Amino acid sequence: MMISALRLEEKQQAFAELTEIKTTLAARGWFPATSGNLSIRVGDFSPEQFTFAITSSGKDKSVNTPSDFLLVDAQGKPTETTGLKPSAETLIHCEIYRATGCGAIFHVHTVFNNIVSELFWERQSIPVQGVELIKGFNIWEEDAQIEIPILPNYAEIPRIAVLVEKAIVPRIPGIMLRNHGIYAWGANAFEAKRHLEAFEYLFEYVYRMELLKK
Ligand SMILES: CSC[C@@H](O)[C@@H](O)C(=O)COP(=O)(O)O
Ligand SMILES: [Zn+2]
Repeated sequence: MMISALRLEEKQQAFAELTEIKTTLAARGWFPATSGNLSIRVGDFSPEQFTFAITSSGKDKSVNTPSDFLLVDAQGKPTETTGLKPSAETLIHCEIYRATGCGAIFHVHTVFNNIVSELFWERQSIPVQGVELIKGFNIWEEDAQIEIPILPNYAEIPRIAVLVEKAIVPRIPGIMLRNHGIYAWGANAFEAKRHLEAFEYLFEYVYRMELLKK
């Protein structure tokens, strides 16, 4: 979809939602040292053509400024000449949107998510069983068992992006990059935030449980 076809209100709505979630997550300390990025899709979707609003690269995400977000296309290229640089990890967002058709993607680096990704790297997934917060993913069966996929963390983002589609598993709205951070998504910002919070709760749970086993 061309930017001209996007309603200005949709863009403003996406930027406003991103500001709100950025402020909330920054207050939790989930964007240390400018890390993390957030995006929300705007307008129509087909796997070949879509547009999304994403955080500018390298910003202090605990501060709100007029240059915090920009619109990019399905190739991750800016759709307007604002001079702003999209997140260095925009291609990962592109691949998640393409593969899932979701409406929002939130990425954070935390000590808990980094440590559990390292602990379970050889297994290439983080197992969690029987924890109530699994219901945060809309998985309701008793004693549910899930595996959260882990991908390698290459320096070149395109090398990671090509692995994304195959790594995504049914029912799990997220992928972890090893010693880097979690990407969580949802149909909209509300759902993506719920999923992100469920992941982070479960990572802390797994971390603490592993310590108790020692
Ligand atoms: C400063 S460490 C974090 C970055 O390397 C990156 O992983 C990240 O999440 C933020 O990059 P950004 O380009 O601001 O979206
Ligand atoms: Zn990152």
